[in-house]
Amino acid sequence: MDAIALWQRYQDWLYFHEGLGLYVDVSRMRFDDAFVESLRPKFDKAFGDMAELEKGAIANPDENRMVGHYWLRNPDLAPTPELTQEIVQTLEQIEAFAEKVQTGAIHPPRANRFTDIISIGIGGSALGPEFVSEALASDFPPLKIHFIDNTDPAGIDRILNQLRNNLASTLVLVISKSGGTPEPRNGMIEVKKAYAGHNLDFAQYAVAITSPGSNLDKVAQSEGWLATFPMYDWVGGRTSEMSTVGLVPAALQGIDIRAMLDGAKEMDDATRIPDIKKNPAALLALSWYYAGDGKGKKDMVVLPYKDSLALFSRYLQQLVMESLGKEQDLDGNIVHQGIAVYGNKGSTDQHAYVQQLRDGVPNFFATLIEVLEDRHGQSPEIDPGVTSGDYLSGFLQGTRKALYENQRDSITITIPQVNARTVGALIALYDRAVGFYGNLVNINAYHQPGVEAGKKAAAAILDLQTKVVTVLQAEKTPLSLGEIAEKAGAPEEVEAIYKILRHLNVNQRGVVLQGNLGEPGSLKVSLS
Ligand SMILES: O=P(O)(O)OC[C@H]1O[C@](O)(CO)[C@@H](O)[C@@H]1O
Repeated sequence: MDAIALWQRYQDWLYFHEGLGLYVDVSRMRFDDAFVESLRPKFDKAFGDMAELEKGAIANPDENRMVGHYWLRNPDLAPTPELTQEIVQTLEQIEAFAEKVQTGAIHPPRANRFTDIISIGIGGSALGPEFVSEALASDFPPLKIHFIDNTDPAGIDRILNQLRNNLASTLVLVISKSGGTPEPRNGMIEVKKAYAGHNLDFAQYAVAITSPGSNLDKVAQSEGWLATFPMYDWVGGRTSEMSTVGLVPAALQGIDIRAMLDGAKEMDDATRIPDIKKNPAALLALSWYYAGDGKGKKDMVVLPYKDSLALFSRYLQQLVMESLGKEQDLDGNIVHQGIAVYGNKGSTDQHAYVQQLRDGVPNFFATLIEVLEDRHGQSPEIDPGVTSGDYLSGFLQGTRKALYENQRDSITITIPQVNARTVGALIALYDRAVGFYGNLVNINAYHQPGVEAGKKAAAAILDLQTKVVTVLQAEKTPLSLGEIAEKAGAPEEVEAIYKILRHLNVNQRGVVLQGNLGEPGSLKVSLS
């Protein structure tokens, strides 16, 4: 297609949301009208099913749950007046709490104000808060947030070290929908010990965000934590940014959560329109289907050209891959669905992997995210008449063009600036696009059965560790790995046992390894 024809295609397919000033450009996805027509029946079904979902249908059949993240930004949509009231009241509770913390009406025992937050959570209980903080928190927020989003001891130490002089004024948010995920539980226990080490009463600093009745909720109630906010079973972890999970940390950092909700609501309204061309989420889902043949054959590379949006690709990685990465479709057929997502930011990535995108394996499509406003205020000139922002803008256009010239497709999403409304809108746009795509390929986008396998396997390793240590405690002479495995009743688990023991050895846990470390089979093991 020549430049003039492309310009026409750009105008024919351009989506513009006037209220949000947001554009979606799918002109560089090379589908034709026949392809769009072929998907129309699937889209008609998706629009209908989405309307049912919003009315409270059990859209997550495996977990027998409603899927209600859309109600969070428009509580009147909730299927019962009780739910509407609960959403409204919770929002008011969040705002009142944040205000009291910021003004010092709620303050720690030994300081006038809370200055910092440690947010402990993982997956959907971390990625949204991290993305939103990076995108929207001011340079000098009322409370500065720090994240523990793993069970990595060194990572936990890093945060605790950075805050060692400020622990007495640091609020701790423990965020876990299930209230039973091991990583945040471990983080919570370690942080609690650190507070005890500083003679601080953890309960007076701790806030739980969890499902009522969860283990975490029980701990918070029994220990009398500062506050507890409810998480609902009809909100999935990866779509929870606009529930208490995302709103509590955002409000505490002074982020305008009402504007975030408004932006999302406006986008939800726009993505409810049952017309592919007039619906920006449908345009994304259509493009994804086209790119990967409805089978995820092409990866989604997400390149926001704005540093503050750098975590958007990580956020989308969970949203898209945990939602769409499924072994079975809704009829029980083995389908191995999904779309791989990766990315960081432009133009930084141009000096990392864009070389492969332009010239290498054509196994992806790109999503470029453009922010029209360079910065608040004027920019200095770098060259006569040219600013750094002009370079960034030029690099975006250049990458889009260079990709297209080499038959690499791209979508471009443009927002006027990064603010609470546009960030809310972006989140809502992708929530809906993932929902539509899941429907097009007939999978349940709202459960995550595969994650359980890894959790069970990890739990089995910890069980095995206990057995192995018990075996060694009962022995006086060093044993071979095979002997330990026999005595632990797990002869087939020698490799796992070796790795457990090597880990214990390096971490001064009393395990002595004798022999050649390069030949694990020759090792003799004892306790010191
Ligand atoms: O909030 P929770 O229950 O601790 O779960 C954290 C994350 O773990 C998962 O359940 C599985 O990875 C995600 O879906 C979820 O976001």
